[in-house]
Amino acid sequence: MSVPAKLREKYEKLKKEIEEHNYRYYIKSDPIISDTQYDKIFKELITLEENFPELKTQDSPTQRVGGIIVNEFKKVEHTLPMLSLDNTYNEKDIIDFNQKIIKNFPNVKYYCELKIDGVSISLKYKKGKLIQALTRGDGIFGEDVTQNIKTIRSIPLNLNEKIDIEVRGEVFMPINEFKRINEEREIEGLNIFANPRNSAAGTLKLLDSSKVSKRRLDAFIYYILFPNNYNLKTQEEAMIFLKKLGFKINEHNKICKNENELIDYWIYWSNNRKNLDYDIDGAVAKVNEFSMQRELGETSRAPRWAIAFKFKAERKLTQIKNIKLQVGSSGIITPVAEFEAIQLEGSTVKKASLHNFEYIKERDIREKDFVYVEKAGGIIPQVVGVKIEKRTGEEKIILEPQKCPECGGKTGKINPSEVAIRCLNPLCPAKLIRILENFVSRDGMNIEGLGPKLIERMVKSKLISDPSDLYYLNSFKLATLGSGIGIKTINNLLSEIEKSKDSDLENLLFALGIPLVGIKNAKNLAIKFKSIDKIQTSTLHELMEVEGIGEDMARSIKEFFNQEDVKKILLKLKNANVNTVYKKEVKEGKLSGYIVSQTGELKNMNRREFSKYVESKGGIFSNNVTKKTKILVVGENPGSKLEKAKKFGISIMLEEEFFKNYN
Ligand SMILES: NC(=O)c1ccc[n+]([C@@H]2O[C@H](COP(=O)([O-])OP(=O)(O)OC[C@H]3O[C@@H](n4cnc5c(N)ncnc54)[C@H](O)[C@@H]3O)[C@@H](O)[C@H]2O)c1
Ligand SMILES: [Zn+2]
Repeated sequence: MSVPAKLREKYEKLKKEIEEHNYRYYIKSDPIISDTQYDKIFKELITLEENFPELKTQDSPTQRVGGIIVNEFKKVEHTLPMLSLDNTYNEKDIIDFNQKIIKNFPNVKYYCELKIDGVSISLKYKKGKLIQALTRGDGIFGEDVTQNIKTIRSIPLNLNEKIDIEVRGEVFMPINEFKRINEEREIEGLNIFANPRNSAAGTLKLLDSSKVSKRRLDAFIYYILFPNNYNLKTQEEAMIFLKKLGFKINEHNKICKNENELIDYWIYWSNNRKNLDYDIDGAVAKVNEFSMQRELGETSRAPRWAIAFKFKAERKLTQIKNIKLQVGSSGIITPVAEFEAIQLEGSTVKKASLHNFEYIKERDIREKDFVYVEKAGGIIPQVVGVKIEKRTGEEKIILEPQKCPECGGKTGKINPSEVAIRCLNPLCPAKLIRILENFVSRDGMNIEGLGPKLIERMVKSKLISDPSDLYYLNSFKLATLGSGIGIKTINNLLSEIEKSKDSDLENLLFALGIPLVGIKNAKNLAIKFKSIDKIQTSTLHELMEVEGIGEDMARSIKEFFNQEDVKKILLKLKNANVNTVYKKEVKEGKLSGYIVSQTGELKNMNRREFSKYVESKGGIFSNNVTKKTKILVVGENPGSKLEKAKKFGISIMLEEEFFKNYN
């Protein structure tokens, strides 16, 4: 039977479409459709080829692993091909997979793992030393990214035994780091990463390893080549072996004995993924016995002994009511889609950032369009596609604004590499309004009664041209604001402003809106330097000694205080008697200058109480274990912080011991 011309056409179109998405995904790390959508059209291609085998060509995306090699790195052939995984989104396929296997292996057990949403990597060790790290590339050849991989702290450079071994695993970006980098990129006017996987991939492909080391990548190992050489019979044994060698193995791996257990594992993690600090996009079931794996073999694309059960991202259709252009404190104009409220993975969602005008253009998102919304990485609402069929012709294309929507000033880019469009008017009131909103916020100077409306009026009537002007207001000036603002309001406001002069140093630091510095780091800065003057004159090195502050943030702080405008504002604040020193009495105690962290449950107190206790002894409590941590206190069921502390050589104490020493 010959294939109808129409189908052939459809087949070619699908192939081309998938190749285009592969390119965007693997080379640019910037996909324009969601994984679920991609998997759907990929499945369509597979089904077409199954029904019409004569269509299938050697160059079909179904015939190879998806990745593409980039030329910037040395190309190296893999010892064994690095394959992908077959995937499914439904229970029926899980059952089918199991049924096929138990036909030949009625006693099969599965080793179930989380499907970490990152980038796979192959690591070669000689005599226990890491000598090579390759990406998957096209599956046959990988890119040599050894230098970049060496910056990842959880990948051992030296194993606990001096053996030759090759392992594979997943490099990923923790969710917090993903958020941090995207915030930074927004500020810098760069394109944001769609999800943690793209940001991990984009990071690994940076040509400058020092840049890679500034982004905290992490890695789990889940595969060993030639397990026979080490007398390993099962995947489970292999993971125990790799852990002993010093590799980071995921703690949620589990043996499942039948399809019900497989489904339970899948459902459990579908509901609980939000509690992990890394993103997973499914679970993977692997036949546990290596002998069975060998008999089952693999196709050119994926092993037959494993399958990925992916999670369905919840997706809702809604209509964009309007696309609002928001002007941020650095002048960046961000299009934001406002739509009919929808419920998405447990919360109400009414808007989603469309990031920048290139983003809108590439995806052809228009005002009044019906769009699909998902949460990227399970957290950030994202418009993932347009339902074109629902277009009526009334939709409006949103173009890059030539004028600032707030002040009418000229717009443009401050450097050609950025995608962001900014309002270039230095006196744009919108920028000032954002800055002031932050200045008076709760974590900032906490000036009650100064809401967005009033701020806007003050800015537009030119009563205020920088935050310090707030402290030079008086009732005469405020009275010029005109109707609706009575004497009582004015007096209340002035007394609130007066009160705010006594705010703590950390709140002032936060209020100033130093890029990248949140309230927690503002507090750490305040404790360490004790005054604005000291912070202003500190070196990069001194700044980096502060808990939670890395090089990027340190640079951002230095740049901020070097600005003439900022110097002027600080002077005005001081002249108005605004407090600029750390007043909270620093308790001198046995823990003075120590950073203390905690893992597991303590018998005597909860985390909050413990943090108070540490502070009462002059110490600093931190949720995370870093190289700067002095003591880790261990309670019941300690978590991964313990391993970390051991690695950094931090002093580890049981609860009793700690309280005895630091009572
Ligand atoms: N949105 C897009 O435009 C677009 C384009 C191309 C590909 N994609 C996505 O990428 C997928 C294809 O990529 P892929 O070939 O890497 O397949 P995949 O991500 O679906 O599955 C295979 C990969 O899973 C990873 N993995 C994570 N944890 C693992 C574990 N415990 N054990 C084994 N492997 C584990 C490995 O890197 C492995 O290569 C598609 O299914 C699609 O979802 C999306
Ligand atoms: Zn403007």
